[in-house]
Amino acid sequence: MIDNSFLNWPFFEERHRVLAAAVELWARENVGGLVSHHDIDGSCRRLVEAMGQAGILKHAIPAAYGGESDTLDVRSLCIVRETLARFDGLADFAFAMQGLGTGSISLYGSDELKAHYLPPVGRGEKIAAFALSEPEAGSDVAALATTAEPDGPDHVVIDGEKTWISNGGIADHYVVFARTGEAPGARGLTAFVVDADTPGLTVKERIDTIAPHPLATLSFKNVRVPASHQLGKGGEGFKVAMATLDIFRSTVGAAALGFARSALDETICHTMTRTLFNAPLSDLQMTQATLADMVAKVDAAALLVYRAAWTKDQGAERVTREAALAKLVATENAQEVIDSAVQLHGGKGVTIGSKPEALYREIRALRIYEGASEIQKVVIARQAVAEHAARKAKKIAAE
Ligand SMILES: CCCCCCCC(=O)SCCNC(=O)CCNC(=O)[C@H](O)C(C)(C)COP(=O)(O)OP(=O)(O)OC[C@H]1O[C@@H](n2cnc3c(N)ncnc32)[C@H](O)[C@@H]1OP(=O)(O)O
Repeated sequence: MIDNSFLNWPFFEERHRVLAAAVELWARENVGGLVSHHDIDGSCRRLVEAMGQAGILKHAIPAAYGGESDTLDVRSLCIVRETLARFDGLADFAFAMQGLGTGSISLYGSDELKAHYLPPVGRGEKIAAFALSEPEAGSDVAALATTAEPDGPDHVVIDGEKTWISNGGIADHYVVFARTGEAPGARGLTAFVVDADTPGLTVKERIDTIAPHPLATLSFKNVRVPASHQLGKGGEGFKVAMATLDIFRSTVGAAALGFARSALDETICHTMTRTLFNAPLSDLQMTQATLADMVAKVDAAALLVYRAAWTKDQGAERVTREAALAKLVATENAQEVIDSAVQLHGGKGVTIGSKPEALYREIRALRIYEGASEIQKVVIARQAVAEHAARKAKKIAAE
């Protein structure tokens, strides 16, 4: 009985309410039969295929290439992620990665690259991935060491290692960020699309996490890629990565919101039916205080997530601050909401196979991937200081 009344907030249009209802219905009828937590890779393949057939993946790519909206509609991305996350973390993951893995192509790819790579992803026939992180460059993107050197006029050769790559091993193609040319730090990076079957690209090792999804370390040895597979201009790779993350960080917040709503719903049901000291648990004021905090955290997160998504959909070029706030607050709040859910469920909350236990494992990585909470704080604080300095300079100039 999850509360969907937030969809009446002015951030949304009728098409968003229709989408939420359709995804919820699809998830209710299909997710259970598609996911086996003993077969993570197979589950993801089945989910992608089924979501492609159901038209859900269309929301991860632009309309000109078989998608749903002219540009990526961030509110739709968020609604799909939030709804899927309420049912299963792997379902959310499979959808999210089709978006993140093609986001840079949608934003910066040539027409040829878009026409080649986007439609099969939207139909669920191909699996996409985003390969940014490296063993020595996670939070500090500008430190990445993978190189792409020119090989004749029409090719580059990529060498290096990428790690924590979601869909690593099952993806059909990767968006890879590599160092090109002499420029140091953030200015020396360029992005390329690399087919998974390119010689020299191998899975070095699989990585298992507490909420498993396909994850791997990839090795690039002499991987020859057409120069036409470059995304954006040479040296623009950092901007490509950040612009993509500006869109998808809000959607991580939305997934966290889905987990949190699910925890809240489960907890309200539990406290209404569990008797303690001859009364429902929900009658105790201590329980009510916790429930109130959970509701407040969910609503505050939802406002920030959908403000960021709405702002981007209104045509804002950069929503770095809004997206960082959405991701930071939604993931941190969701962790606290889920922890409260575990606490109010007592022993049941830590029993393997219970909903709170599954959510407790699912939420943890969201505070780390696509920019850890600490990185979001750096982004928010830097922008606040820069804006203050700009206002001050403007005031001085006017005096
Ligand atoms: C569903 C499950 C999916 C799981 C998938 C997981 C996928 C992942 O996790 S991918 C990895 C995610 N990694 C991250 O998010 C990395 C976090 N780090 C960062 O965001 C950055 O490195 C950060 C914020 C620390 C800034 O780094 P820093 O090196 O200081 O760069 P900074 O000086 O701010 O910016 C460099 C240049 O880029 C520009 N820039 C910065 N942000 C942006 C942006 N959002 N858009 C456009 N340009 C930007 C700056 O203006 C600057 O330009 P110039 O040099 O011309 O002034």
